[in-house]
Amino acid sequence: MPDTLILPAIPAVANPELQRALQHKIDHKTKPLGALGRLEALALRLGLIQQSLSPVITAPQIRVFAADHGLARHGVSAYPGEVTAQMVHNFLRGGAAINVFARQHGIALKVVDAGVNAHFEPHPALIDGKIRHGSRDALAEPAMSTDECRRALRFGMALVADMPGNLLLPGEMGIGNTSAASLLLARLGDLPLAQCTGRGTGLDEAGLARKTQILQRVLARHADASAPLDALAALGGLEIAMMAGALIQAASQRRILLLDGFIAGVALLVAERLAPGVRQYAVFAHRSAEPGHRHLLRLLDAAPLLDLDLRLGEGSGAALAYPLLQSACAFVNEMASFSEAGVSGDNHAAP
Ligand SMILES: Cc1cc2ncn([C@H]3O[C@H](COP(=O)(O)O)[C@@H](O)[C@H]3O)c2cc1C
Ligand SMILES: O=C(O)c1cccnc1
Repeated sequence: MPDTLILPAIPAVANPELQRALQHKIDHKTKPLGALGRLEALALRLGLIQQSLSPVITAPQIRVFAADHGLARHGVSAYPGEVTAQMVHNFLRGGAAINVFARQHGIALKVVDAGVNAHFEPHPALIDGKIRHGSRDALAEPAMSTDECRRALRFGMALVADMPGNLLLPGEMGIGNTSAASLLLARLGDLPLAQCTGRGTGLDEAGLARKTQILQRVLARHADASAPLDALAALGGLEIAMMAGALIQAASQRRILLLDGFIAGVALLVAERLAPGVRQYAVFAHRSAEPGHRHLLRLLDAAPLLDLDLRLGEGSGAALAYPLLQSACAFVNEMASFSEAGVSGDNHAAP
């Protein structure tokens, strides 16, 4: 019997009646109409995701998905593959950028070993989801078998199913994963590879040219991998597959997805292609300096909150944008309306 992947249903977000009521609530707050700008659109989206006039964030959760990439042996990154495992140790010791921002904002953080080339001792902040030691070399063969790919997706779903809180901030660590993300964007977005490929951790001009050449060969090698699951398996990223599973499950439970940069965005593209509707649950934290990200954002019709030239990953951009989500909820729930405060001028809003 073929092993089919069963995906949860994604509930609709659109609700014209609630949208009107939320807009009415926002418009009658004591401020000039529309004066909180895009924070108002953010509040509206959070309300629609939660199907509530009073959106709230509870127990936000960062999950950093880590895995190695067979492609890394071809020098597609400015850093060696060993850095993936070394950074996992760094996360567990609390010394990485994402640890710092998570502590700053009181966001829980766990690291998920989706397929790092190393063995880790048990640790309270480490979730063992290792599918295999690193993806295969996609230049030679599919990065994952379809079975491994489905297992990664399923593990990502199971991981989120009983997770506390209503906000997921997915992050990733995997030397070589901008390559996997570029390949997936080119294939699933039907975009020229050169537009989707960038310097990642900091390749120079010659390094970028070599990376683009190698990725072109990988795409040609897997020319027939066009269905989302086939493309994901062939072009890879165990951590991207697991993250896509996590996003699908989280959306099925009406959780808010706060997305970091290029890699997390590509995981969302994969998730949306596998389970249409997931994108409706996404808030885009920032515009990454990785050039493919702007094409991805256009494809997803997404306007990111911040534009800070970040190109880190780990979920760092999502953690930085988190206070804006708190503020969006706070103004909807706590600001006085014109009538409550006895301020005149409410006639500017629609009745
Ligand atoms: C020390 C260090 C910490 C990182 N944290 C995230 N990344 C980021 O860089 C990697 C992707 O870039 P590329 O495709 O060029 O390898 C991923 O691990 C990503 O999370 C890091 C990279 C390094 C070197
Ligand atoms: O935007 C990202 O997610 C990104 C960019 C460069 C390197 N790692 C991650």
